[in-house]
Amino acid sequence: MTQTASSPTYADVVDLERYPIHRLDSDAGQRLVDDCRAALAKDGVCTLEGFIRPEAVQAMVELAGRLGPKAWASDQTHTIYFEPVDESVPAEHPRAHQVRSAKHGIAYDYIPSDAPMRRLYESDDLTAFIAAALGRPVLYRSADPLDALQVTAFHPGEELGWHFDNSEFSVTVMYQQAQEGGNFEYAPGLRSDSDENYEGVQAVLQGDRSPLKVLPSAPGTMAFFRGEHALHQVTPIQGDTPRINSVLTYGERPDMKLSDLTSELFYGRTSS
Ligand SMILES: O=C(O)CCC(=O)C(=O)O
Ligand SMILES: [Fe+2]
Repeated sequence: MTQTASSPTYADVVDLERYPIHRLDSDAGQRLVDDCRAALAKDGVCTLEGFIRPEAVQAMVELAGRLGPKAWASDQTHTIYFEPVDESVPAEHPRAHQVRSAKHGIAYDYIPSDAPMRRLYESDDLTAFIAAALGRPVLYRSADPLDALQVTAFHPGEELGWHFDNSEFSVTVMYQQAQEGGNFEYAPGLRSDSDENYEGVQAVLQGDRSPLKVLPSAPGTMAFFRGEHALHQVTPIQGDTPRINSVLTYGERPDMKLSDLTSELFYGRTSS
């Protein structure tokens, strides 16, 4: 199919009336980018509700169900920094704190090339929109054959423990929420490049909920999120319905890939 300004290859995937990512130069396109940048600057997060059309959301939920048997179940204990426990600090220090993360990951190479989210992820319009929203002159899709775009299913009892992301920001798309639990909770700007704020981090780890927000995540919502500075978690899933979403991976370099170790951990194999 040829991509033209009037009929992008993802026209059935995104609500383009509300979110004209195919016309970023238009007034409406500029407003969209400006709103996103303002939200990111203020809250460290920009959520676009109804970004993905309901039919496309439904197709992705069905796809996740079909690919369920191929999902890799990971269940690990790690620190909130994804670094080894610091043996030199007291047990209650954030650098010694351990959490659990458990999820089912469906790798990019299992997602058919005509799947709605794959068509959207692989469009240069989406990459350009995300770069603009983040104020980057250029951004690249990940080169990782397994991790660039995956679908994650969080089954009952699964969760993501408190952590700071290694990457500066994340882009997620929600397809299905759990009946209960599975909330994305975050503490925006809890640390900065110049201040680790161990005291504030320790307080959250010990139950202080005062800096916390909950990300709105109705099905179809796309979220951009500065996870490097915001401590965040996905609370344990309750009820029978899995929480299903995608993380879209981008980088400042065109050759971004997972390490073999991380790839084994999240997908049970490496791509090379
Ligand atoms: O599943 C989510 O909503 C967030 C995922 C996340 O925090 C991560 O992949 O680092
Ligand atoms: Fe994260």
